[in-house]
Amino acid sequence: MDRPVEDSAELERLTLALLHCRGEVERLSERERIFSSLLGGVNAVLWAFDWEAQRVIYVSPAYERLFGRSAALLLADYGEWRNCIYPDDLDYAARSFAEVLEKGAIEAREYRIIRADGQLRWISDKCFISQQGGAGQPTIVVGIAEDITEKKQLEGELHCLATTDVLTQSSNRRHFFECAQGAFEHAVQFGSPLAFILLDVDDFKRINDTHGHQVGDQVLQRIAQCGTNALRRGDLFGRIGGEEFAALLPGCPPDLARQIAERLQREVQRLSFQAGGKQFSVTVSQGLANLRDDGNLDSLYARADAAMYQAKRGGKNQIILAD
Ligand SMILES: Nc1nc2c(ncn2[C@@H]2O[C@H](COP(=O)(O)OP(=O)(O)OP(=O)(O)O)[C@@H](O)[C@H]2O)c(=O)[nH]1
Repeated sequence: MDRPVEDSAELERLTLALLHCRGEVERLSERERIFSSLLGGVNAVLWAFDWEAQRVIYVSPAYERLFGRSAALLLADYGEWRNCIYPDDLDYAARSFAEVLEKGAIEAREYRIIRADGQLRWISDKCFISQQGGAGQPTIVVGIAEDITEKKQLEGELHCLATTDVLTQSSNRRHFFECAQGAFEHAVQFGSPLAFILLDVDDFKRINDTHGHQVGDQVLQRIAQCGTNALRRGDLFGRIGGEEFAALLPGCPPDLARQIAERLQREVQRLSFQAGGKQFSVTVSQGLANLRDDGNLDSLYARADAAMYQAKRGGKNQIILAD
């Protein structure tokens, strides 16, 4: 007898549940739309990675813009991400990514990628563990990758401005002595050879007075070029005063240091300049000091300086080996 009453109560309950579900679906769809439009507008790639499966499980729309590659391909194969990393940075990128497992978060991680169109871009890719694995749960790492190419370029330009002599493009005095200090400490610690060359242009005032300051500047530029040509990779060349240059040769035994100084001397002698219809050449005086029992860099520098002045007093255009 009671059956129709029970049926209608059940129907009412089901109808309410259905209405509730429909409301939930609409609410979630609305939220999905908001998230999608937010993620679409953000100029950073948000991503999620299943560590055990080694699979990218989510990547935001910015991926296709920043990396210039297909998100579908990346979701199908994590190798896509690795393939786009600049080969020199691949080891670092893989190592720093694996560190997230023990550290929980990697805040500073920067590497280069090659976009599908061949462009090289710098990426900052921070990541952290959002879900620890274990008990049947996968380890999920999430991250945010941003294009920092412009910032890197700016940093590079600032570094260049801070360390380079504007006229000659060689190291400036401050940068030269900063690097020289590091090389000195390394040589003392490991008992390795180190040579210091001080080079001063001969009669430079006369060159300026005769041919003008601009020609004098050209002379300095060409001499700096000789320095770069004569030295080995890893040697340091800098302009440490108006017409004074210095070279530091780490790991260079005395005989080789002498040969390099002679090469530099010849390169400068070979230079030829034209001014006011006349041709002229220049010479330099060099002081060469090899690391001995110098207690500090100043001592090595002072010995090279004394040798250079001896070269000047002895008639210029020569190399004097420090005592
Ligand atoms: N063109 C040019 N000249 C510079 C620059 N910096 C310094 N000088 C000039 O370099 C000259 C150095 O002259 P001195 O110190 O008398 O030396 P010097 O004439 O080379 O004589 P010695 O060292 O004895 O051979 C000065 O006239 C400075 O004005 C520069 O950046 N450009």
